[in-house]
Amino acid sequence: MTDLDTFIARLPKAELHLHIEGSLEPELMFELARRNQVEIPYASVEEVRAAYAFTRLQDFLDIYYAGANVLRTRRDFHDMAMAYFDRAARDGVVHAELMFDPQTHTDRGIPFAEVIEGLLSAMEEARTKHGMTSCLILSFLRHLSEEAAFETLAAAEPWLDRIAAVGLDSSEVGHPPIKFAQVFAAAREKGLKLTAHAGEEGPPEYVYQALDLIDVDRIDHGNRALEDPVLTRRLADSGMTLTVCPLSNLKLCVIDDIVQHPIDAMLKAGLKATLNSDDPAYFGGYIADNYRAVAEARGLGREDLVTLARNSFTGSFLPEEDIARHLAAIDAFVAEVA
Ligand SMILES: Nc1ncnc2[nH]cnc12
Ligand SMILES: [Zn+2]
Repeated sequence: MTDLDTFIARLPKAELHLHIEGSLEPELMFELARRNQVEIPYASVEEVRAAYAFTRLQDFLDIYYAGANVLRTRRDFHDMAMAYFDRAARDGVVHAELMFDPQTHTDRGIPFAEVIEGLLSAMEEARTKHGMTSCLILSFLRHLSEEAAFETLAAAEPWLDRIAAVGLDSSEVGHPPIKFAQVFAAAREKGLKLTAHAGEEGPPEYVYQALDLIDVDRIDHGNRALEDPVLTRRLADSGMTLTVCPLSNLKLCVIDDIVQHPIDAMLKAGLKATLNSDDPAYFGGYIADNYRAVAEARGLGREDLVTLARNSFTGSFLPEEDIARHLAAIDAFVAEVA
């Protein structure tokens, strides 16, 4: 381990943009396929990994939804989430906000209860095993209808006190935030926080819609907001958190090379950027790999990394007193290594 690796692993951080289905590693995919007697179109773990060559978001989504087909029981969801928590704990994650896609499972006949109860039991275990807190973000699939999103929100009703927020993911282009304005308003009425993927592949206009028509609390990705200086200024002035995912951006060809990643431009523009792994099993790295990738490629100093970690707490859905406690832990860590 280099000094930088140790610094990053020990820096307390929150992960705010993580699709739990995107943490399903090929080894576990095979194990669950065997356990559930589900056919998968790959002969080996190596063959699965070789299939993870994407040129755009949709290439990835097709494989990601196919991979999720091995998830059948609450035990499967528990095991997948626990594998993520164990891995994230090694990267210094002390709080994780997990997105999950109920429609990917309920549309295959898996009851909502199986999905969420498996995740909740792993969250409980992560708290006792690692002292890691976590919360859930129910994400609507934007390639489906708003009516289907309303049905999903209704299915979540018995667990609403254990869901922090709703999100919007899947194929962005052609499915702008306005399509979901009413279901987001209904979620807000129920006391949920709101976040949406915007400006990953979609244009700055989709980021405006997420702000103006949905009134989001966070923007997931937001890269393409940088194309619009007025929007960039607005995001910076309002302190809007962006959950940025560098290795995802590279794998999905949002950027051609990691040396082109705009994370330092975002910080210079005053944007409240955070670093996250998105779908770590598919994009070649967990959160510490994302910190290291941009630190090396963009020459970020330790102060920048600390700023990004601080942003991960101030941009989280945690209560103020917990945020203050985590910021104090960062201060203590910085003082110790100074
Ligand atoms: N990066 C991403 N963009 C949109 N939808 C997703 N679902 C899982 N990962 C996603
Ligand atoms: Zn995402």
